[in-house]
Amino acid sequence: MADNTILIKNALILNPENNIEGKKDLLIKNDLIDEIADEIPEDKADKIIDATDKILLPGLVNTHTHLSMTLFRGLADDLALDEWLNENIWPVEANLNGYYCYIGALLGAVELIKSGTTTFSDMYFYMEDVAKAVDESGLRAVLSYGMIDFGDEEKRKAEIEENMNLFKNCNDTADGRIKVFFGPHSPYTASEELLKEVRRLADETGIGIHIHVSETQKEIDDVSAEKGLRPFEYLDSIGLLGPDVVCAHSVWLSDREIEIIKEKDVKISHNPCSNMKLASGIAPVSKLLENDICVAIGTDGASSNNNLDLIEELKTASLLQKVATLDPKVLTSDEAVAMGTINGARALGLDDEIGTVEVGKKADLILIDTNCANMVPDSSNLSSNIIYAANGSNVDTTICNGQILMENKELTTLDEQEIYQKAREAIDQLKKAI
Ligand SMILES: N[C@@H](CCSC[C@H]1O[C@@H](n2cnc3c(=O)[nH]cnc32)[C@H](O)[C@@H]1O)C(=O)O
Ligand SMILES: [Zn+2]
Repeated sequence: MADNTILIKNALILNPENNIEGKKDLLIKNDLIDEIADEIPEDKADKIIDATDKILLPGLVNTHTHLSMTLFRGLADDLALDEWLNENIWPVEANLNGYYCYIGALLGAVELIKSGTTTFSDMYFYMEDVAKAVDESGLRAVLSYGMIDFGDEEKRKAEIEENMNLFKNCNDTADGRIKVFFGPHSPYTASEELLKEVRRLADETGIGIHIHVSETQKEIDDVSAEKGLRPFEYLDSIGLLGPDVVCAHSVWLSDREIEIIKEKDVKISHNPCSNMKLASGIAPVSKLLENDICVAIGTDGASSNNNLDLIEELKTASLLQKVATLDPKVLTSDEAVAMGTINGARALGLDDEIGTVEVGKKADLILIDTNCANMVPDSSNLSSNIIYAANGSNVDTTICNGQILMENKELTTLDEQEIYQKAREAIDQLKKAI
């Protein structure tokens, strides 16, 4: 079969950690970045994209989502986690089915592509239906089934079986764009037995673990009362923690817990908008970064955010650290770009493949239009322009695995109007069922 080639001309490349100076041309061959040079001849490619007035950067990596929860956007605002989950979200989730999760995931995929995210890590229900949406959208994803047993042995077996089936049926599918992780929900919903079994299976299969940890003060109090240890101390004591574990939130951390995270090379997914909206607290991100801990970014679900705009999330992360520490020098725009790209790739164990603009890596790339009111005058500091001035709607082109998913703001793989219509119908039906 002939190679699929795309040539991007005249791009300013923003790379985390090693920025490439001046305008460049970049050649994509099939799923990979094949060449980056001052000038690449046009006859080398079937398709040319002119990136004049555009910044090229690695596709963004959202390390904590519940994609199908886009259906619940705006359903239960202005509540704390406990009341939000127990009294609002879990009752509607009881009526979910595979079709609803598929439609919610498609809606989320539209939003991700439009705002420049090419990889996301999701934990939810009906994940084989979510995998179908990922396959159709062209996105890259790490999928985990959210396991909750509350100590019930029957439920535990069924939940583990569900996640194992997801692994068997979906890992490495969609041209290798889908990977599967284990998704024990949290230390307060998953029993010690479940967590230990997850550790054993993760070692056996080599796949990672995605879990919510230390989100609220209530969680710290509840876990401490039951286990006599704080959440990260408890998870460490049962052997769960390691470099393959991605912990969402991680807001309330003692110094000892920060040491444990560092020693065990645990990855943190910081979710500032969700933490602010549910009034959970402020994660000590600048302290974690000072300790060389890998902190990535996540939006959480669209019901506690309420969008999936990762550029907005990175700006929020940066501003929140500045105001929390009263130090404007913390979490710089360069550090924020790294959080949204290479740190996300590291967290998901994909840093050999994605997270930077580099020859040999997957062609997961986005173009951001600077010919817009909020981007002029062009700052010579590209990361400042992206993190502090831009938002997701400045994203013009999204490419994943060498496939164009959006060009000039037009989607190529998904029919957005049809998806909006189906999502509206789905939520109307779900609300009637409550
Ligand atoms: N198999 C489980 C489902 C777990 S999916 C993951 C769960 O995480 C929930 N969730 C979403 N955001 C958060 C959060 O910020 N903290 C804790 N849970 C959340 C989400 O609504 C969903 O119920 C069951 O039988 O209930
Ligand atoms: Zn979550």
